[in-house]
Amino acid sequence: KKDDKKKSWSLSDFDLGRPLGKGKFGNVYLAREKESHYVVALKVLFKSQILDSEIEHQVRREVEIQCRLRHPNILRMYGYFHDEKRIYLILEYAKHGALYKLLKERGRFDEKTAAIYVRDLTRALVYCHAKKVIHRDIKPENLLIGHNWELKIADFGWSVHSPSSRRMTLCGTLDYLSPEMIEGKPHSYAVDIWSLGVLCYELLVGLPPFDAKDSSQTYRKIRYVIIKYPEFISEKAKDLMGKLLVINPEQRLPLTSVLQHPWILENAPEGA
Ligand SMILES: O=C(O)Cn1ncc2ncnc(NCCc3cnc(NC(=O)Nc4cccc(Cl)c4)s3)c21
Repeated sequence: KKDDKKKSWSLSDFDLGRPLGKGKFGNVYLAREKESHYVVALKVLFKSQILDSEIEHQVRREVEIQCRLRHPNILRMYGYFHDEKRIYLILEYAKHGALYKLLKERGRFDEKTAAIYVRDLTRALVYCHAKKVIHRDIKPENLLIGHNWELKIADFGWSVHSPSSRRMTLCGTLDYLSPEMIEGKPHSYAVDIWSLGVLCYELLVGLPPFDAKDSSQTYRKIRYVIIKYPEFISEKAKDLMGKLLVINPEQRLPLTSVLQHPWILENAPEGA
């Protein structure tokens, strides 16, 4: 509703429910807006932990980016507010939680399920890139599953406008970093195409392609694209991943071509 925009929210507008997840900067709670009974997820960030300008600036950029994005496969941010100690992000509630939890429960997904998630993620990234937004942090922890089991990209805390050479100050897992990001080179939209390839592999195998004992091994595997495909992976799936996990960013398969790839057409037919 239009008036949502003008209204400034406060914690007293919500009944707080159970914690949904625990994050580095704060926790996420189920919450219900008192008047409309609308259910949301409320991410609480502690100012004490994010006061250094770098992160506060990131939260501001995330809010401005997120409020411009409207897509079925992108988790909505309805707004935000703060009190003296915390910043609150008012988010769309994703009923089935984070994809990494489903992946851990199931071990790995069959090709049809994986292809549907890859297709949905690709559609969301086509939309983001058209809006000149690079997500830069695609990984199962940041992908949530809605009540119709649809995938939703979340946490634009690391997204930037392209092109950017912002370094990854607080990087989590290295597994999803592209070669150009690892080398601190200027990077573009193509980093999201690389991480789409990494995600596709992890959904099908249950482990990321460059998984290794320590980070130096992971670095080496990423830089020389050292990948082993288990024998249960179909030729078509291998063909798609081989076209995404390419060192040279310009040679990676464009996202629009991913949607036309035989593996997607065969396993994630339109509308499924
Ligand atoms: O994730 C779970 O497992 C819990 N869970 N389960 C269901 C569910 N439904 C909705 N949201 C959830 N979680 C919040 C997802 C986020 C979206 N946007 C974010 N943005 C952010 O964290 N920004 C941010 C933080 C710290 C610093 C900086 Cl710079 C930026 S987090 C849900």
